[in-house]
Amino acid sequence: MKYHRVTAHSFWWLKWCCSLYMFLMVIFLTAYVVTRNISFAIALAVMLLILVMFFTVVRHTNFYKAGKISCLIQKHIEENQLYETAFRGRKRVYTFYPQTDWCMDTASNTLHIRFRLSGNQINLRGLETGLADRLEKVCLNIYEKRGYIEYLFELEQEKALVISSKADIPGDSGETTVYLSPSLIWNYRKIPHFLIVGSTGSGKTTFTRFIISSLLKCGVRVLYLDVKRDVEMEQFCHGNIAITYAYEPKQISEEISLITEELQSRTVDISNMEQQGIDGNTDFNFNPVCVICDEIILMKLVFPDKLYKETLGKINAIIVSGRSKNIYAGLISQSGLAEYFGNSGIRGNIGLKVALGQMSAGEYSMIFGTEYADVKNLRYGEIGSGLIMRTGLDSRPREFVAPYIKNHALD
Ligand SMILES: Nc1ncnc2c1ncn2[C@@H]1O[C@H](COP(=O)(O)OP(=O)(O)OP(=O)(O)O)[C@@H](O)[C@H]1O
Repeated sequence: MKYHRVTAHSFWWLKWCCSLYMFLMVIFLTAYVVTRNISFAIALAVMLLILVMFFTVVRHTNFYKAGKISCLIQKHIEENQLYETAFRGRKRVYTFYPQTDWCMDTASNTLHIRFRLSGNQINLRGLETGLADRLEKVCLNIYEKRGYIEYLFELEQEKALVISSKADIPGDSGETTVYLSPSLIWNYRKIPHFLIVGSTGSGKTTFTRFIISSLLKCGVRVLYLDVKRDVEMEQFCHGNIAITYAYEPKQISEEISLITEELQSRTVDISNMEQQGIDGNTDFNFNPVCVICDEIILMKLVFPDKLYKETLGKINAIIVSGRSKNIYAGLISQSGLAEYFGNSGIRGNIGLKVALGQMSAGEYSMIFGTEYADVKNLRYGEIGSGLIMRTGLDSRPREFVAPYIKNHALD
């Protein structure tokens, strides 16, 4: 990868050329206004045409893109005063300017920006949010090595998968992978359980239907607990024999009890197999099951208190100990689930976290952790867009756009 250096004086020649060009245009304009000589007007028109043609052609070249990135980084350094200056006589000179390099890696779709840590007063850590806003790119990772701090950004915004029919859902039977976007996969065995949060209309239900369809393709049996009884979801679930749909408290309680019994019996099976000398880390090949609970907080209002606590306890048991028994849980909610998570370690056990739409700092910190309170969805306004984080795979929340599901594609 070839790194480009950003210096305090990068592009001085470009600034001079632009100023000169503008100056000439003003001269021609003034000359035309004063003399009314048509040749000045023609010269002005030609200059304008050249300018437009230049930008139309150059805008799409790598030269322009590279220049823009350098300019933006340079601007960021200047506006945040990440340098030191001193006066030599009447002239102000830079006594420190951070050694800054960047490069694009098209293969991994990343932009790397690195600063040399020089040990002076200027703090070059914690620049990710400011740089992300300026570059309009999501920060994927930050790491320090050999005296440098390097920020990794997503180079190009990813296009969403388009699903026109069930056949378009990527993946095969027996796989444990759900293809969330062209570059994002979710292995539910390695990164167990999921959480989808988003305000009303952000695309939770549509995205959940895609996840369910993908899980079914992998051969996972689904239990959908829907306290609010979404008519569309009910129809979708009834159209498939591998999905059990429950909405009444009694029915939800019975179904979840069956799953926890299954969890217990698989626990016994594992311990029996281990006693027979089979390695505890072996994949025991239990049939995969996923319990998806829509609006878990709503249960508190709808269920009698005792039943609510029991159901909650059972879902928590799946989250904490379901992975090795091939039993998974999915939670969908409109809020960051502050009340549900409380001080428990439940959130830490959920592998895939998705926040659709734009959320508040408090909600982001509840979903992803307090250190990510200030993340933003830069694609806000785009249907199904949000942020995603896969435990153990992503070092911080990253941009995400859910597959675009055409009308009746998953029916
Ligand atoms: N991924 C998507 N592909 C295509 N259309 C979508 C997608 N996500 C959302 N939509 C559109 O936005 C509408 C609202 O989405 P959806 O019902 O999934 O939101 P929601 O967050 O579940 O809302 P609520 O909480 O009110 O149920 C859908 O009817 C659909 O038209």
